[in-house]
Amino acid sequence: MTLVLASASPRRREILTTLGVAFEVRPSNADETQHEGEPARAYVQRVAAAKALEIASACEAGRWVLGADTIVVVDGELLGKPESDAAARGMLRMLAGRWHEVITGVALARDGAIVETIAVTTRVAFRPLTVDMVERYVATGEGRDKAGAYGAQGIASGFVRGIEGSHSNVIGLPAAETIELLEKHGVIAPWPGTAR
Ligand SMILES: Cc1cn([C@H]2C[C@H](O)[C@@H](COP(=O)(O)OP(=O)(O)OP(=O)(O)O)O2)c(=O)[nH]c1=O
Repeated sequence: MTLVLASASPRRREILTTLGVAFEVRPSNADETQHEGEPARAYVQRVAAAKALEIASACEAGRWVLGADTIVVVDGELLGKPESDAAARGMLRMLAGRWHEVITGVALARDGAIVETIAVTTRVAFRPLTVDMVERYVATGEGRDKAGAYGAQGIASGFVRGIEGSHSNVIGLPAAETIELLEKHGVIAPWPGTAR
């Protein structure tokens, strides 16, 4: 039975497709509200699990479902998708000229229950940004549907001076860790030659 990706994110679809994993898409409408004082890694795992569970609960028996959630963290603040251009400007000003963290939670569910959740952290360094650069970038609209108000795979790649950790994690799904999770639970066959 084909894996179900509980996500409307075109990036997650692209990453799984590139990895050669067969899947079908059933986006979830799970609530992404942050709880007061909730640590970032707990938050992304809770939301990823809510997305996977919502879809798994409506699936036929035995279907594997993958959910994910990505957040940007700077100064202890969790930056999700900006609600306005003003919010996007504020986020980009916070990220300019320094390092921040991008954390993605990934959850695997089956038969209405969570099987495992993981969280992967990547560090990203931005070059300094002038007011004009922020203004022009926000006007492109690229960051509107993205955590932290930027897309490291797009125009904002020109802001990224360094990345420590998984690159794919920044754009929505940590490739190696997701493959390991799927292999571990027998959702996909191990890559030929993988030592076990
Ligand atoms: C930081 C960053 C985030 N993103 C994206 C990845 C995620 O799609 C999005 C964060 O929002 P999410 O709520 O994690 O995901 P989503 O709403 O896009 O999709 P769904 O809930 O249906 O799975 O930000 C990039 O594409 N590039 C980046 O550089």
